[in-house]
Amino acid sequence: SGSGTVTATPESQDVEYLAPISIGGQSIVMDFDSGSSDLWVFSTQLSATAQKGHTNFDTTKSTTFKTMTGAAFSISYGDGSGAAGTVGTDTVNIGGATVTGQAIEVATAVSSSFVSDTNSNGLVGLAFSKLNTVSPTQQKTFFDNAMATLAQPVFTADLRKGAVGSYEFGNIDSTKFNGSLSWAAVNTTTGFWQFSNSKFSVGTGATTATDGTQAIADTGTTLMLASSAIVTAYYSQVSGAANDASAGGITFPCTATLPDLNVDVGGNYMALVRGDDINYAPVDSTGTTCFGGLQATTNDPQIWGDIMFKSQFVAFNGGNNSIGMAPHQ
Ligand SMILES: O=C(CCCl)NNC1=[NH+]CCN1
Repeated sequence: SGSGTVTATPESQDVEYLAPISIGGQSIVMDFDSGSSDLWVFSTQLSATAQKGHTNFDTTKSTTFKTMTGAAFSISYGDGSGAAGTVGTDTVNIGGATVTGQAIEVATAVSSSFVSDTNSNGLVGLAFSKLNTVSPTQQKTFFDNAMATLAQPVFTADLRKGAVGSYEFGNIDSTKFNGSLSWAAVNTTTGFWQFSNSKFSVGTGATTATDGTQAIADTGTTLMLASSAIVTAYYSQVSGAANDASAGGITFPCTATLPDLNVDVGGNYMALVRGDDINYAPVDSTGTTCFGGLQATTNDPQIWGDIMFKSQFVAFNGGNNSIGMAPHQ
């Protein structure tokens, strides 16, 4: 109801951005993921090993939790991680925006990368409900459930490099971005916040057309995974850049000057991704070689993750299925 704002805190190296939610009165820090559509949480039903170091939702301690008899979930993500378990409903409050009867996916199994990431205790899926994995009856996302009672059917991501930002539901805070938002149509057929990317330019260079690729805005992915056309053109302007098998992608000398990348969003807005944000992190403690925040993917759509969000304030409009962007304030 109304609106809600929560602080988005980056994990080390900005691997993901975490924010607190309340489930049945239990406060739990979660990873907000605009690239998936399940709200699942670490629970006391996991093995003791899996629970170690995490905040584990305890359904027996919530007076409002209701089991969804016969329901189950099983999800796997683009990076190969995954979770599975049972389902119930409970009241979820995110910064004041509240949904009663929200499907809560109670993990009974999680992959190792989730176990070892003790800062995160589950995911809040914010893509379209058609991607939700609950069976036999697919469930709605928090945003889908909240929309009707939010002041506006929107949520925004204000993610910052190495600093706290925010997720906001029901309101667009115009003090957080420069100028006005540029809006692009979202292609909802895939269930992602997906839009067209028709051209790009590197630094002050010429604009190059892409062959009609698309991209998704995915807060749950750390890097910006773009087409090889974009990635090749970009790193051709970075001296010492090369594919580095031992690092698992393109690296460059940490002293390299990184140009800005301009990518078209929806055909009428060139989103600037700052070169500084494309310097993701050193590959080792010597600080000599740095790993690129822009990496290639053969996936279509492209997966534009947190590296893009660090340069662009993003608004997701579920009322008219559009995505708005502007440079951060
Ligand atoms: O799974 C994806 C990619 C969708 Cl194409 N993003 N969301 C996410 N959550 C955890 C790891 N990655």
